[in-house]
Amino acid sequence: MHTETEALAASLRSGVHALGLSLSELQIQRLLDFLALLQKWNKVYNLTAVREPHDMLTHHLLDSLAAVSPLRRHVAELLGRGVGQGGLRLLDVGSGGGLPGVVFAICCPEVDVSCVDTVGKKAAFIQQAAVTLALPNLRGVHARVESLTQPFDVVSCRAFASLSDFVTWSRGAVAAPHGVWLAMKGKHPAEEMAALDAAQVQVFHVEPLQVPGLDAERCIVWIRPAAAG
Ligand SMILES: C[S@@+](CC[C@H](N)C(=O)[O-])C[C@H]1O[C@@H](n2cnc3c(N)ncnc32)[C@H](O)[C@@H]1O
Repeated sequence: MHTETEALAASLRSGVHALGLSLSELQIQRLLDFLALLQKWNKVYNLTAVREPHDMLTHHLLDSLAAVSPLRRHVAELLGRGVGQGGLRLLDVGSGGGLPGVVFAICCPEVDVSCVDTVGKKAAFIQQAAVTLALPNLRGVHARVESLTQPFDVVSCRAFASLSDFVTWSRGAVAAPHGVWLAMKGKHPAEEMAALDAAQVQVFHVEPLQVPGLDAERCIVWIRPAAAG
């Protein structure tokens, strides 16, 4: 008879395998520990409306893990171009309970991840997760993204806002000239893309994602600042 923890671990391993992701035992354990933290603190911090552990696994963990290979590819490209040799920085906007920011920090230890949220207790939860999961590359930031001006190489979001609001509000945090936005979306957001200001930003890739155990459309919209005229 499997305990619930063993069943979750087995589902996570099979999802990671289906995604073709290579993760160490320590990374798998940290993902499970993060899931346990989310469950434990959800009632106090109101981190997510998803309450069942198995639903949290598919809707949050595997959903976020689906973006890890694309992120790793982009990071390798940047490093190949000689960008970020001193450490790459990623900002996860409206990170809430740390999705996808904490998952990125676990899976990409070479990337320094900041999770920003306007709600103080959510930023505090991320700080707590960084300590509990022993992730020196993770930090929670309590702020409105509009106020951030430090440069980040990648600015991500999931379930945050329209593409237009996302890029407008986080414009000051995108490093010039190579910084990009990584927006996790459901089905191909044609209308939101059409509403973007072409003089300001350019979508350079819409990348479909397959989430194991989730029969739903997902994609990453990759955006960069438009080249200065
Ligand atoms: C729907 S939640 C998404 C949470 C998480 N990304 C996820 O996928 O589960 C949106 C989050 O954005 C935060 N938020 C809203 N406006 C913001 C802003 N201007 N700057 C930073 N965070 C913001 C909210 O507090 C909330 O936690």
